[in-house]
Parts: sequence; C-alpha cells; structure tokens
Amino acid sequence: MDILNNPFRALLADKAVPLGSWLMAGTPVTAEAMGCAGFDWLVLDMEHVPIDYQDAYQILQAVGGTPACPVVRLAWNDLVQIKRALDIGAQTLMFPFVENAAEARSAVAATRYPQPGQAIPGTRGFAAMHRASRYGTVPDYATRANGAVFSIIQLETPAALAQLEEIAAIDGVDALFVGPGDLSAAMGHIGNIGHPDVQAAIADAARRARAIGKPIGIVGPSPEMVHTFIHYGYDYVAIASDMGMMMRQANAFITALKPSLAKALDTGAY
Ligand SMILES: O=C(O)C(=O)C[C@H](O)[C@@H](O)CO
Repeated sequence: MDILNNPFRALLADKAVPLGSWLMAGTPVTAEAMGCAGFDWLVLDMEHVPIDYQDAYQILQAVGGTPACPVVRLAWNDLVQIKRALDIGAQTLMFPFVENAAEARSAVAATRYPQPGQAIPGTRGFAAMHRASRYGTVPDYATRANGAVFSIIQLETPAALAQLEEIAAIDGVDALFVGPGDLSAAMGHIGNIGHPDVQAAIADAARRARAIGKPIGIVGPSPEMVHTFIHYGYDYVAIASDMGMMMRQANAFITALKPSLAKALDTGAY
C-alpha cells in the first residue's frame, strides 16, 4: 500500500456512492469484522466512543487488514487531537461541529506540516518516528504527508449549513458531511431526522454541494432513509453502526423466538 495516496480520495473517484458505517463498539475485533463485511469505509468515532489514542491505534491496525477505508472522526476540531490522529496513521479525518469558514480553515491547517508557499500555513507539529511514517521507513514522508490527508468537514447546524459554500471553498476542505442527528437537535426535532424540515435542510445541502462540485456525505439509520439520501444527491453514505446493527438483529431474533423478552428499540438509535 502506498500510504502517501489517500484511499478515501481514490474511493470517491473510483466508486459510485461508497457505503460506510460507524464503529461504536470501540474494539479492534468488531472493527475488523465490519471491514470484512464489505463496507467501503468505516468511521472510527472518537467523538462519542470512549476510546483513547492507543485504542484508536489498534482499531486502525485492524481495519488496515481489510479492504475498508478508515475515517477517524475526532472528538473535537482541536490542534492536538488532529496531530495525534495523524501520527497514529489516520489519513482521512472527519471534523465534528464545524460552524464557519474560520473553523474549517483552522482544521485544515492543523493537518499540514508548515511548508513554504502555503495558502493556509500548516500548523501540524513534527515528529518522525510514528505509525504514519511507518516508523521512518516511508521515503520523504515529511515533505509529502500533507497531500495524503483527506479532510471531511461536518456541518451539523443550520448556521453551519448557511455557510456551506464558504466552508467548502477553503483550500484543503476535501468533502462535507451532514450530521443529521445533531442537525435534528439544532432544529428543535432531536432524534427525528425524518421530520420534514430536517429532510428539507438535508436535501438542500446536497443540492448546494452538487452545485459547487464538492463531495458531500451523510449517515442514515435504515436502507430506506439512505436510499432517500442517495436520491437527494449525496456522494457517499453511511448506514447505522456496528452496535446499531447488532442491537437490531438481537431484537429481531428475540422477537421471533421469545417476544415477551424483546425490548422496544428506539428507531432513532442507530
Ligand atoms: O449528527 C450526527 O448524526 C452525526 O454526527 C453522526 C452520529 O454521531 C453517529 O452516531 C452515526 O451513527
């Protein structure tokens, strides 16, 4: 594998609507299994899963042995978190809760080493001996690493969506991603991403991203909802999560065999 070519960039170029899912279990074993299941990409969620960088390291190693492309969603848009994620070998980063172009610019800057002539000066701290450089064995890692990063900016509020074009125009913003759960909350319909107002905002984001040629992705709870998102024009989509799928299947089996034991599952929990 040439680790200086970003696999998510290649995925978007080569495949129609790559399909992903979320890793919420926080273990290398489930991550590896999800990679073997056939997903094109998998989000290692450091925002909502209580994993540290050592856990993330091992999950990246596990996914690395499968065809799936790992995406690391950071806990926050923070210089130190970005640096540490890159050093453990994350190449595709998802930044939660970016509200405006200045925040997008700061996210992108933190993914890049300082180099002469940069439009946005890089602020990534330098170290040589880490998994990203394959422990110093990748030729010219430091001078080529900037080009290997793919930055996905999450838009999760009406305020962020209002600035979609300004955020997308920042040099180094490679793709956008709508967080439908947080968007539903910000719009006063927490957990109800099927609400007509939330759906209208989601559809509008896809239309505007398409108009400016910026890839945009989203996650949905069910195949039906994900089909709707594809119909709106989303370029890459995720469905549910490892834990969501496990709980639904457990619920279906228990319901089939012993309905009295079955718990009511919140359809908004995926
Ligand atoms: O707001 C959202 O929705 C997201 O950012 C994605 C969710 O956090 C994730 O739980 C999807 O399973």
